[in-house]
Amino acid sequence: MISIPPTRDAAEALRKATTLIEALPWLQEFHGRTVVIKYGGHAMTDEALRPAFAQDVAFLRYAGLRPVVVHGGGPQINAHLDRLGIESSFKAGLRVTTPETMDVVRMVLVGQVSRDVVGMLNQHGAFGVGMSGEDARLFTAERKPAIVDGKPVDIGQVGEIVQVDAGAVRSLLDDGRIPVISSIARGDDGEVYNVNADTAAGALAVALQATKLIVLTDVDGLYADWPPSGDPGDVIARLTATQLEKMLPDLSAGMVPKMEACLRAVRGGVPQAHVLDGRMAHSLLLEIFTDEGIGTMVVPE
Ligand SMILES: Nc1ncnc2c1ncn2[C@@H]1O[C@H](COP(=O)(O)OP(=O)(O)O)[C@@H](O)[C@H]1O
Ligand SMILES: CC(=O)N[C@@H](CCC(=O)OP(=O)(O)O)C(=O)O
Repeated sequence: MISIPPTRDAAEALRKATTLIEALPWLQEFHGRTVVIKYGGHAMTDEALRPAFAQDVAFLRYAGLRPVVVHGGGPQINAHLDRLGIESSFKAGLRVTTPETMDVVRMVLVGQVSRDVVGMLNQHGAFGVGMSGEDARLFTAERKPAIVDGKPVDIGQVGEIVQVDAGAVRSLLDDGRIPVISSIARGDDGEVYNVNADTAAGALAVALQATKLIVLTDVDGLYADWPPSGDPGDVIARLTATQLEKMLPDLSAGMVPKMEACLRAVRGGVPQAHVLDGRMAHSLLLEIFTDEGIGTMVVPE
């Protein structure tokens, strides 16, 4: 039998207690606060990391925060379209959405990805409730063209959120649930719209007046230049809304909706918006409950 010297035991115990105590001011600050978490389709592709995400969100709930998950699913939609032999393309980071594609987008997001996320969360308690943006008129959208070389280009049933009715989400939160939102919307014209999940998360964070918007993706934050010229490259730790607004026209595809969502959130009254690496286990907990910030943080001014 291996016996560990008591001094080492004590040092290890103290290290663990220090980590817990470091969380105390953050637990006090964020108790009862709403946090909107965008769980990106790329962040969820690694099977090993999915339980860590569910643990983090359940932890937030048990710690007295009010987490809301807005999920993506771009890679999962691509896989299904491939299986069906339907071609798909993107313009300015948005999927060109024909009526046929729309059916697949809705089926994969609401019928598959949402179910998976809810199932994962519910391993930790009866918390997760899936909601499409169509339910209880959560998201109302209008048709949105992509802007390519400064000109509007029609990309089909892609929507821009023009109204958020977050009443049903608030009711779920008041009931102690964790709402899991799919980024599908209805228009007043009766049309169903495909909304980018980052955009949906930003709009919901504003409507709920969340304390934080956290976007989990597959890169460790916003790089000052992309692709990074040096190794490991230069991740921007903190920037203001004005600085971000200046950078937006030069950003490349994947980051555009994310950074636009962060800008919309902080300009709409959300004090902090973050882009974090979803490939790093427990990045969510580290961001919220430890002193060293990770990823990129956007603040109002
Ligand atoms: N300036 C930048 N900093 C970091 N990533 C960038 C930047 N510009 C473009 N990207 C790309 O954006 C990707 C994230 O967007 P996306 O693939 O849409 O992810 P998600 O599925 O999480 O929404 C990164 O993996 C990276 O390839
Ligand atoms: C209009 C538009 O592009 N909608 C996205 C919705 C899913 C999404 O945003 O998923 P990620 O967050 O994983 O990229 C799409 O069809 O892929």
